[in-house]
Amino acid sequence: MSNDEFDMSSEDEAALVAASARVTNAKRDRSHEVALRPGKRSKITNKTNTAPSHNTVLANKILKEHFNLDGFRLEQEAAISRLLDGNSAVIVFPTGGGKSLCYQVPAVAFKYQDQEDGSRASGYHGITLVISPLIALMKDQVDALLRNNIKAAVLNSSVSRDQYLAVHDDLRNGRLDLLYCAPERLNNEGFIATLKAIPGGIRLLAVDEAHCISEWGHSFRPDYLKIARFAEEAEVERVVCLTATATPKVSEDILTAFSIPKEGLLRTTMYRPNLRLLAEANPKGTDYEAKLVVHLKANPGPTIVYITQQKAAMELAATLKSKGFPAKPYHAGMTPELRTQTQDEFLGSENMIVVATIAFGMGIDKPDIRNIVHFDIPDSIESYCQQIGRAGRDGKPSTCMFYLSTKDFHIRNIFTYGDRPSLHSLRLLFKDLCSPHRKELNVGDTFTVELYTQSRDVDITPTILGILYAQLELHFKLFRAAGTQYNRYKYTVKDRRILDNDISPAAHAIKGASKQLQKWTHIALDELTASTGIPRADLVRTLETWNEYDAIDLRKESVSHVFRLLRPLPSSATEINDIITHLDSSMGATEQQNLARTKSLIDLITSKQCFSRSLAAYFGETKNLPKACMHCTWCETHTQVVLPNEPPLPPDEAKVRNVLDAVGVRDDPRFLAKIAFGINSPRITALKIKQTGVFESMNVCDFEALVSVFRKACGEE
Ligand SMILES: Nc1ncnc2c1ncn2[C@@H]1O[C@H](COP(=O)(O)OP(=O)(O)OP(=O)(O)O)[C@@H](O)[C@H]1O
Repeated sequence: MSNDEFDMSSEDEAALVAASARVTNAKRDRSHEVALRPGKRSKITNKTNTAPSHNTVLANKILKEHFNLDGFRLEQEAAISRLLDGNSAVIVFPTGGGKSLCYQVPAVAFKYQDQEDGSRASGYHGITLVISPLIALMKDQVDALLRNNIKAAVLNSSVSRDQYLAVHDDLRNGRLDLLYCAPERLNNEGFIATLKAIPGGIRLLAVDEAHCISEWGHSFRPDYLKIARFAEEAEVERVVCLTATATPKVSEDILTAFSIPKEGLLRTTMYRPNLRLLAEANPKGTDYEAKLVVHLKANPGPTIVYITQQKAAMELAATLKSKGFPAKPYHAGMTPELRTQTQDEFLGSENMIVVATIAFGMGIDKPDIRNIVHFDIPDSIESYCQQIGRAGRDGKPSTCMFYLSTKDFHIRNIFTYGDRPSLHSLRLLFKDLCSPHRKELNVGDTFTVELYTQSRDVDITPTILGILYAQLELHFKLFRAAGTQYNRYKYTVKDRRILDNDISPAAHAIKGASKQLQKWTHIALDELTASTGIPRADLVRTLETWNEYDAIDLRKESVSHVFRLLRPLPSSATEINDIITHLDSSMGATEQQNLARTKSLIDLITSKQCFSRSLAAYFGETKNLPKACMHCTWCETHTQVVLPNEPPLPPDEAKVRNVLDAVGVRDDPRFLAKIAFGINSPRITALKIKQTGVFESMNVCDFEALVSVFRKACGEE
């Protein structure tokens, strides 16, 4: 997992927050603050309508004057009026439906409302905070707002130290209308304190990709649950949750999480009359590349071919190129420059084909995409809908082709089964978490965990570790995420005089304890704090100041997550076992849910029904739909798409023996099954198992059957 996924700042964030506070306090005359500050802000309320028509007029004025647009689309106006009336809302519009304006217009409107009713002084209009998991898109949105002279900023891992300090200064001085950040940033105590201190408070909290809040959603992210807690704690005035795909269950979860009444749910139809939805199922061994070539020749125009694995994306793009198609790959493993270049090329092209993993498409606002092809099975109906939703935004006829093959289940299952940690791994995690040195901790103390190191030690991927920590925080209330920090600092001296002249205790300690290893001087900050009693923040600040004055070139390495203990860590075997059992069954339930999600998609495509109607029904839409769309495989042919009967093979005894001989360990049946099935993990890499030839040797078997066989081999049955 990249740092970006945790949205780590490029600095030790606690030190940055402290630095920004210093800058702000030095610059600001705060003497008028108390007199001007409005009364205590209301909690999330759902007030009754006061002056809707007036707010609608204001919204239309802002749309024209600040966004240069003539009129609202679909339910935009209703959503914006609702928010301007002081209510919260959940907005479910399809991709490209114009969700962003639903919070951007109110963000600008608040100060006009305040001026009209005279309730707030200048600088106390508060802010709209936008939480979005898509770091790359935040910058695009902010740039577009700035071009419209709307004061917006982003705080994420890509901003420089100077930009970071400037944004904090703007926040404290009420100079911003909108701030974008990722949900992970709400794990930072310093950042939360800054948000709570914004003059005028948070007028609107906009939660993008809000389906991530629901365990029933296809991409549940536990950090999203912390957003609702934050909304309460920071007393935000109102909330708007936005998503392109929410089943009735998911919408209900979002409404409940933010205490929004049912009438706050605004959704538009999922039905897209210009999309031709086709599907084909063929036996293993079918030459799908040949089929794709025929399909692409018959359906020209900008195309996205979705495929699951990066390597496969490269290979298929190369094949298509060799056959004369203007095809290029796109996946998360490519450099950011190459990705941007490919995306820009696609946006301006009339015939390009991008063979992409799911990394491509978020925020792509190209109206004339004529084809979407699914070369592999997407994980859910939601993902399928999001991806086909990128076609034909100009309303012109476009084609979506879904190639179905039982061989693709293996790739899908690698992801589903790979996400569940084994019981053995969970036990290792707890051994590490409750290790003797942490037993000394008191409630309120902090401790750090280096997730990447722990991931290797306990054989759980960093993403899944993040989910487990969030469960321990939210469900068991053991601790609370407090931020991130760097573990290793090193520097080279550029101007020794500044260091010599700094006689502060922190400078003295750093100079005395630094270890010179070749070019770099290394400092062990935590050890230095322990031995001198000088707070870590003081040491970091001193180093940062030297760096700012160009006295040193400072480098920071190895990120740790900081947690604040809310109750004593579990110590008895029973307590630990109870937690492990809970985590294991919850991860097991997630696994089953993910399997069921893929099955729902297959069932939908292989049933004797109109695809368009079935999709709409899945999202709870029953009214105002045509009886038959007449532009899907079922409506066009009335022939059922049938998945060939190709069940998994039973585990082969000789191959099982080979795995056992090659690996040697017998402590974790799930680990052995992963080897046989072909699911990579930190431990598989550490033990160099891929070099033994047994990795993926039983990829034609059912994963659960493999777990069962290896359980016996480990003496567990
Ligand atoms: N009322 C409007 N009039 C004209 N253009 C609009 C209007 N509302 C939105 N748009 C344009 O439609 C495009 C898509 O809008 P936006 O990015 O907000 O969609 P979205 O619902 O957030 O999509 P996604 O789910 O893909 O993120 C943008 O180019 C936006 O400027």
